[in-house]
Amino acid sequence: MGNKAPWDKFQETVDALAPLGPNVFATKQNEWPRHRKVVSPAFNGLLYQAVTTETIATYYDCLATQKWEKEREFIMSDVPAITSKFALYLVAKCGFGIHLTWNEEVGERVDGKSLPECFDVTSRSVVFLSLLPRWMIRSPIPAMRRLYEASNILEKIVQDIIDKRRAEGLGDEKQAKDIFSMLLSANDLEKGSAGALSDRELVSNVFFLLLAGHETTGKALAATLGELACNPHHQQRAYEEVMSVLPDGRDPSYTDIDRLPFVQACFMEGLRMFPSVPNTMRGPIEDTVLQNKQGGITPFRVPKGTPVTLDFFGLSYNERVYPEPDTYKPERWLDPKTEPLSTFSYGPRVCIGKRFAMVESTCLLALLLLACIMGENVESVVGFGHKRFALSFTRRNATTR
Ligand code: HEM
Repeated sequence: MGNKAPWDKFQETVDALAPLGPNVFATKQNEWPRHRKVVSPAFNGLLYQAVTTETIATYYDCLATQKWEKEREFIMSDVPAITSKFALYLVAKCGFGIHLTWNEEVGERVDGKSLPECFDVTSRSVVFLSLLPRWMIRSPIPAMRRLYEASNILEKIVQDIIDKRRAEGLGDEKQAKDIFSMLLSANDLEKGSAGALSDRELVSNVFFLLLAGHETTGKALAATLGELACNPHHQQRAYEEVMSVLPDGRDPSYTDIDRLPFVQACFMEGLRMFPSVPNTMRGPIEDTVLQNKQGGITPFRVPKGTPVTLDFFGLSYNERVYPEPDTYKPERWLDPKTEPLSTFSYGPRVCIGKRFAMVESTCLLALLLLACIMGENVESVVGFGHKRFALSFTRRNATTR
């Protein structure tokens, strides 16, 4: 875009993602800086170290619970369901400091419901919570009832955490490892000023982080695993990179993550081909003119307030931006001339969880590549979104290492 006119979100989009009121995503330009200022400090090195540790812990918990740890071969029959649950657990742990066990049967229950169920039901239906009238959500229709109960339990849990942390004193923010604690500490520094967020706004931000960090990462991880299974030569290259960084087969540490550029590239290419967020919308706040950066195309006038869709899907498959867009080519991300990845969006409102997602995904891919060879399953179709597909995993042994 060739001009500097500010662009803003539309009230309708903002309202659809704010069942509990404004948050860092669901705010227009005038309100947004207050939220971003309080949320930003939480996304720091301490958090990313915790993301690495918790990814490893969740990986082993998942393998043990699914009884995959000792199998020479196993089939993951619904890859998107597993990666979605994985991403949910990571946000619950690193976002809220809530520890969930992969085996939901033995985990904590509130009013008969497991916490993962409450997280899952609420995050999938947040738009209904925002747009439907309260009486309809309270109605006895089973799906509505489930949503009403799950969201109430979550809201209560989040408020309890706020109260408990306040009662204990907020503690040393350098020790805090989950987003929520860091967010509370950052907000405390704003106390008494117009920048401080109310409890309601804090809860709304935490709800949104849960939503934003869950399905997005889960979908992109599933797509990446599917593509690696279908492209054994890329899988082998990624495996060799992991072995060069972790020759003794130890678990990765946070400092290893940036030593795995090809594994990162595998994830970015999965995300390019299967964008978790297909598009977003903005409108210019004054009459503006769009022109090609190189100036080749006739400038295009956009009157103030016109809805303009940023089509991440279209951009990802535009061969002028990414040559051979239908081919899975992770190596394109190692070339500094490649246009930046658009699917985390751009500019000041770029995804704040980008590094969170990259660290989690790179760490999980490294663990899987070290342990197994991934293969297509007979009925495997790499699908977008929630489409179910299966993959086979064969443990590496002395000859395949
Ligand atoms: C592969 C994973 C992810 C993708 C593809 C993704 C994509 C995006 C996109 C496209 C936006 C901009 C949306 C818009 O402005 O309309 C966004 C914003 C945002 N994302 Fe992510 N996201 C991912 C993971 C995460 C994670 C893990 C978190 C938090 C733990 C997160 C938190 C946020 C927040 C808070 C915003 C709003 C930022 C602002 O407006 O200031 N995202 N994300």
